[in-house]
Amino acid sequence: MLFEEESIKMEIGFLGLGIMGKAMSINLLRHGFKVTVWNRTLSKCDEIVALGASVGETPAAVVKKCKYTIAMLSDPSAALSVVFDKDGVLEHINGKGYVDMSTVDANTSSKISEAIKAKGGYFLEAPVSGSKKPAEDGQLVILAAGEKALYEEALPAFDVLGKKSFFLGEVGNGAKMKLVVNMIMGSMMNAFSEGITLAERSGLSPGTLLDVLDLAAVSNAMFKMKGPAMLQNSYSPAFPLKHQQKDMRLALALGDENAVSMPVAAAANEAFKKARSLGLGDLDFSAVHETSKPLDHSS
Ligand SMILES: NC(=O)C1=CN([C@@H]2O[C@H](COP(=O)(O)OP(=O)(O)OC[C@H]3O[C@@H](n4cnc5c(N)ncnc54)[C@H](OP(=O)(O)O)[C@@H]3O)[C@@H](O)[C@H]2O)C=CC1
Ligand SMILES: O=CC(=O)O
Repeated sequence: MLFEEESIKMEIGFLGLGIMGKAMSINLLRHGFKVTVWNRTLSKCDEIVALGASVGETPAAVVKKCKYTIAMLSDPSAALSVVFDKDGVLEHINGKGYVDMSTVDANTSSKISEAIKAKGGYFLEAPVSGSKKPAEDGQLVILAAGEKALYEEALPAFDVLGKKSFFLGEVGNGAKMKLVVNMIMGSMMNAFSEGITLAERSGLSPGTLLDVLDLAAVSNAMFKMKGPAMLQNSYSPAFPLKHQQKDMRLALALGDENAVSMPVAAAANEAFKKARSLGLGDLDFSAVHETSKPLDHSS
């Protein structure tokens, strides 16, 4: 067994302490896991070390120390770099488990899986649905695929990180499921933004619109959570817009591969690209709302 029965004895490596990785690693520590962290900007480890984590100088050092390492990195290029570069995951992966929870495309995940297996390691992709708050509260939805035995052994950690885990079969299926979900989410966010602007410009109260939506068939947690801040033009990042645009791009590529026509997602992607060009990429993805507003020519 790669993992031991008692979480208190499990030594987990964690690579990537951004918005999600920070919340997830803190959650694991709170639940009695021993955690060794690494982040490209090493100073970001300090806060987690103050809570009881150890630090590894490189991804390789973390994997060498831990039977089981989780990664939560920004995009395909980051996920590949941490595995394949010098001092990367591959150097000590023989006999170890690697769980990549970043949102990437199936091709990236497969490349990582093949390299890890070739070195005698075990691989699971496990992207998550749910943002900063669900990560803090251990309420993520985990979309795992790959090595089934590793999935089963990782369940004590997944039980802490999420409210539900799915095992979806072969590597790539977790990535694809995550991209489909985020393609829908990004398209919905654009429809929501346009609706708020349309209500405002046509003389309706946007606050009343939120109340009506909340009671209507289209009611959902995202509108409820993001709507009030959007009315205040407040976009403190929970899910950075640049990552949502990456997910739209990867979902559209999946559509290309499968000859699926996706005009709604393509239009949503254009709006996220526009928002990035306006310098909004590091704000929450709800900042795409700014692109639906008419230009102000008064000054
Ligand atoms: N935020 C959210 O609501 C959700 C995000 N996700 C997905 O989770 C992943 C992480 O998201 P989030 O935490 O929000 O992102 P952040 O931008 O907050 O963090 C990104 C992390 O990736 C690291 N990183 C970036 N490039 C590299 C590189 N080349 N080499 C090594 N490390 C790198 C960053 O390190 P450094 O600190 O040095 O920059 C940082 O630790 C993404 O794939 C995202 O799509 C999934 C569900 C929800
Ligand atoms: O990937 C983002 C999310 O909220 O899920």
